[in-house]
Amino acid sequence: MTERKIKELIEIAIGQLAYSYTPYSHFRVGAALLGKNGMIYTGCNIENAAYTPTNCAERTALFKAVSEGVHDFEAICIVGGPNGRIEDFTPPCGVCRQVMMEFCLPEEFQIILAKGTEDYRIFKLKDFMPMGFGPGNLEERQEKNETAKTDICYCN
Ligand SMILES: O=c1ccn([C@H]2C[C@H](O)[C@@H](CO)O2)c(=O)[nH]1
Ligand SMILES: [Zn+2]
Repeated sequence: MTERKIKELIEIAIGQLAYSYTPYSHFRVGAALLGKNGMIYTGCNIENAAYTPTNCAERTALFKAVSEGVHDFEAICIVGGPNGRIEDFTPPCGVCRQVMMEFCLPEEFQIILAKGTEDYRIFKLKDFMPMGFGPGNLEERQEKNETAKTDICYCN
């Protein structure tokens, strides 16, 4: 990805902080998800008085895209901080990592954590989900191709 595209994603994710609905935690998060189709899907976190229905910024963006028929993604940029002041990197929570596993290739999908357009780190989904469980784990193994689906097997 070009540096220009990375900076664009960061700016769009920062723009989402204004829409973040966080009357309970006051921790605002914004996301910008880049589809392989070139489209950018935005997301913010949306909290709820019952707490558990809260949706993270990352899943908001992913679900918006999937609801439009888009299943192939290149990267996501995430920014966040208390009252929208970005003081640190905001890594995706475990639930969002698992949702990413459903649609994104762990070795390819890029997760950009940013504090600003000049301060960011790029990871792969694999970095956040070693030994992750995904759709491939549900596939029956081919009779002639009994390849392990995981890198390391601790079971024997
Ligand atoms: O990566 C993250 C981490 C947290 N949150 C939200 C959930 C909740 O609204 C608030 C505090 O956890 O931040 C996200 O949206 N994304
Ligand atoms: Zn999350």
